[in-house]
Amino acid sequence: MTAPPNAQAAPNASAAEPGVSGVAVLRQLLGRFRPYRARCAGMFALALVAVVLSVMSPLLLRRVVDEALPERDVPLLATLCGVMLALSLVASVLVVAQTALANWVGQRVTALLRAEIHDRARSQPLPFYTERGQSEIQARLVNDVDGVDRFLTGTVQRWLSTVLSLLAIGGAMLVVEWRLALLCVLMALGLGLVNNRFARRRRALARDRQRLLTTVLRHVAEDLSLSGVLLGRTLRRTRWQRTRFLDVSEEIREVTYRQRITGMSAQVLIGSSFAALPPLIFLAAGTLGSGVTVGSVVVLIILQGRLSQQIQELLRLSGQFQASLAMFERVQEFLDLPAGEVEPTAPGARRAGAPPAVRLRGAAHGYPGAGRRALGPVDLDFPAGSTTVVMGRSGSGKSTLALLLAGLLPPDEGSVALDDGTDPRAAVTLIPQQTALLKGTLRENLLFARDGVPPAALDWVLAAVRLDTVVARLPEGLDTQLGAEGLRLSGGERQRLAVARAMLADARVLVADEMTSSLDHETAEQVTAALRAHCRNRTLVLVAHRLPTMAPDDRIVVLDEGRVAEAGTHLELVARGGYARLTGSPAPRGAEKAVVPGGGRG
Ligand SMILES: Nc1ncnc2c1ncn2[C@@H]1O[C@H](COP(=O)(O)OP(=O)(O)OP(=O)(O)O)[C@@H](O)[C@H]1O
Repeated sequence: MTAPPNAQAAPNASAAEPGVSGVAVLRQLLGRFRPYRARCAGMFALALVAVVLSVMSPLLLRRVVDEALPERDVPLLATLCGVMLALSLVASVLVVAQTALANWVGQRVTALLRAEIHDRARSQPLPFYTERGQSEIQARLVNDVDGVDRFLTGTVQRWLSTVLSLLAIGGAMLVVEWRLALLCVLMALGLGLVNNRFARRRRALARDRQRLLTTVLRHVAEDLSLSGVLLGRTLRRTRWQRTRFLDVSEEIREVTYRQRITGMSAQVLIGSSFAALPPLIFLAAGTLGSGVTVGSVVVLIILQGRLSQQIQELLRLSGQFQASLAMFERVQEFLDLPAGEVEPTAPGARRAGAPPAVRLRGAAHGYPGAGRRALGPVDLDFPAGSTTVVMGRSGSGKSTLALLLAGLLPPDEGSVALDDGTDPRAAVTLIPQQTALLKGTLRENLLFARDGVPPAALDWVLAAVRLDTVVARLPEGLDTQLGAEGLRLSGGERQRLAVARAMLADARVLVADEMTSSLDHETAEQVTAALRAHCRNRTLVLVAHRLPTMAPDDRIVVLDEGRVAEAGTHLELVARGGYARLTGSPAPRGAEKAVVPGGGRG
């Protein structure tokens, strides 16, 4: 089977030890329990009492076998049996209480962890999302946190009970017959060391498995989305999509198989070693001389059986523990990301007030790993209340400029500032090239713009972008569900929805990046005119490939390979001559009269 490039991610790539050690990861995890110290202590106490009670029964059994039964002492027998029953009942109640407490604490720690990862993932600079991709973030936030949750609420609790049980059983065995107990404990220690080797291997395999599951998520998101299905079918590459999915699926099968076999080998090795203990106990009891009663032998066999069970449980848990640790390492990697502020805290700054001018001084931006800078350095002025059309060939840096203007990308050097000192992120709304829509109704998508939109404003905006006729046709009007990513709407309708939503956001500066690329000429002109009317007292920047109908005062910036090739008002540029060659735009009447110096630096 041909392995497509994406499926060839080396299976051992992440088998290498990650940067953070297991102990450090565990310490960070345990640190999260600090606020719940008292409840954790309560959980520990409950577990301890439950374990002590559970080993008392076999000790009572020795008296049943050695005294009550041979001497036919019915009152003693009834008392011992009654106490044994009561002990097991109380131990069960304590286990339930302990589980409730563990989940109470564990769920709080997990919820906090989930919120922190969400905050970190949300506040990263834009290149983070290009590099990581949606599925990677999804896998960390959902699958890995879920793994940590299972660890916190299940594995830790069972591990605690098991370790305490081992200590209690060991103690009880020492009370019954110390020499035989020592034999069992030494054997348990040896087997623990063997298990450690298996556990390390299982942790590496668990890490590999998580990485592969993330890849599967990515493939599913790419290939089984509407755009992925269209891409695969139209280019007749569905078999390729299937192949790369199966390749990763095979890798998962292999890694899971190895993970389970490693775990099972350790369990079988230890299980069979313990099977050898009863004959050894009988032999020792027969050869150690006096002091070993039949009751002691029976109790030792029972305790040894329990010891074996607990050690095997510990083994199973150590496998889960290693898998959880691998997940926590992945979660920690996200928690270690620098925290950033994505939204200024003054929401009022977005609306009201005079339109600001936007100034770029020596502003430049290069994407990580790209050869040349996508933009700049450039000096540009967008005067208060002006309309500027940004043009240029594909790849000339228009979208990069739009992102800088909206404060969504920081300039690597130079500055992007509003003349009134407002943070661009508080005053600028961007209509990006790709329209993002929520799974919900048309109304919900529009009102996402801001809280408290008056119904009249909603109606005005819908009519302005010619969406009113679309709404009238929809079965449930504004309350029609748009489906995932709003795919029930046409591309042009989605674009108009994005424009309407940005208008409702009521920002003082609006930057529209090719907002009419999917619209016919007439509708595009109507939508642009509506946006201009809306922006009469705002600063507007239109990124466009086609020159819209221009007003004499409209400004134009022509970009070429990230530099400003031309800048000025429409009339100035037409008068200078070179601009018509770049845009194919005819000179409007009277152009030759207006010549004003432009403001660009290439
Ligand atoms: N996330 C990114 N990582 C690396 N390079 C990028 C990234 N985004 C854009 N670029 C590169 O930066 C340059 C400018 O891209 P930009 O999207 O700003 O151009 P544009 O003028 O808007 O193009 P178009 O008209 O095709 O939308 C291009 O060479 C592009 O390949």
